Amino acid sequence: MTDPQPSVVQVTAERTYDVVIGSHLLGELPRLLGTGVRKVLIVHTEALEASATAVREDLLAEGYEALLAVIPDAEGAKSVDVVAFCWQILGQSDFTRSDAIVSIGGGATTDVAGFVAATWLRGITVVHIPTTLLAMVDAAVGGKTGINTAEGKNLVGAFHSPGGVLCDLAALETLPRWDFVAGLAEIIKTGFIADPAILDLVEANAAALQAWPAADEHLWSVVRELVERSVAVKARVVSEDLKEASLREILNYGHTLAHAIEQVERYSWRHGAAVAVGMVFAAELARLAGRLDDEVVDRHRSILTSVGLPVTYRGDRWEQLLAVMRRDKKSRGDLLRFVVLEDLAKPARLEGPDPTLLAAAYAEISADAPTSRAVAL
Ligand SMILES: NC(=O)c1ccc[n+]([C@@H]2O[C@H](COP(=O)([O-])OP(=O)(O)OC[C@H]3O[C@@H](n4cnc5c(N)ncnc54)[C@H](O)[C@@H]3O)[C@@H](O)[C@H]2O)c1
Ligand SMILES: O=C(O)C(=O)C[C@@H](O)[C@H](O)[C@H](O)COP(=O)(O)O
Ligand SMILES: [Zn+2]
Repeated sequence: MTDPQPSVVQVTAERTYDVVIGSHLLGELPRLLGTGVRKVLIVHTEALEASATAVREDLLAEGYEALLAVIPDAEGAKSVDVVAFCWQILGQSDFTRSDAIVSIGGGATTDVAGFVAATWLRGITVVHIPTTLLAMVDAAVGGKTGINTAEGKNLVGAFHSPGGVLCDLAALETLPRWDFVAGLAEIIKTGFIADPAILDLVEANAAALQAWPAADEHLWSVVRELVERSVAVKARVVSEDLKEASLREILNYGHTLAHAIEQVERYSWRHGAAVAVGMVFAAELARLAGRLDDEVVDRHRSILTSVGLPVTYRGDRWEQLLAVMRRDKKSRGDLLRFVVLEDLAKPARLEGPDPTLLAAAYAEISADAPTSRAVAL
């Protein structure tokens, strides 16, 4: 990958911060940390040890005190025990309100590190360095932080905007193919809810995207454009509605069923794979409610399949999924609420759908045999 000039997307939510997109961006970190920071806790998983060590050395050279906190991989990190572990390090190292956290990793790492930052001394600075496609385009941007409980996904969390986000595309060179493909699900989501040019770009490059890592410069430029477009949408939405009073719910397209699948599968599915199935379910729901044309529903299946994402789920799990979906954060009392589409880039809400409609939509995505969580592997 060549090293073109970084681009910057600004978010204004609680404060104004930069999402910097480019490669080899470590030099930007002190600026994003802001003035007055002396100590930095770098939160990462074992898989990102080399990057975390490089960041630590850079920070030490800049005169910071820098410590490492190694947390479990993937969803295993999003627990209260891991949060308590980080709080203990911060406490024992005398972190004050002028100190900061840096997260390096995928969305699970940025979610938990963001939550630690939101809660330590009621809120300290956090800068995210996302290293998966999904975290670059979604998780690290927008200030939604959270952990899981035994009862469900992301049930505990806080809105806490970062001081900045460094999307270093070079990190994607080592990202396994399946994790890259999982990230495409949130990009495709963004295409459906707000920016259909994203769908055209994915469709035109589907085979090469599915065959990650990138074989040529052209694909890098496609990936960069997909990241820039997705971040621009997320920045616009969260700048208008940080705390999800209304507009921000559109970013939850496909997530009502997706989170239930993740929980039922005990988090053995990647989030992006579950979101892919959840979007087809939401599209079927809208079609059966007479609000979405067949053509757009078909496009969900064709684009997701073209990059190797799943579009079905096992038919024998409906009752279990329905029970979990009732705890979705968009629910109000007994009322289930879904983000649906009325057309491309025309999101709407479907509130309290009839149980027979829900079951009929589920029948449209049901498979007899258990769906593979990783169609693209
Ligand atoms: N807060 C938000 O707005 C938001 C948005 C979307 C998703 N999320 C959350 O993000 C999480 C999913 O994020 P994810 O898909 O990044 O998964 P993840 O964080 O579990 O990372 C996936 C895997 O990739 C590995 N990895 C990360 N970077 C790598 C690299 N550069 N090279 C090699 N391996 C690498 C990790 O070790 C892990 O095994 C879910 O918990 C989801 O709920 C949050
Ligand atoms: O940023 C948001 O808002 C989103 O909903 C983005 C989602 O992709 C993300 O998975 C988010 O964590 C889901 O939030 P939740 O409130 O449904 O837990
Ligand atoms: Zn998501």
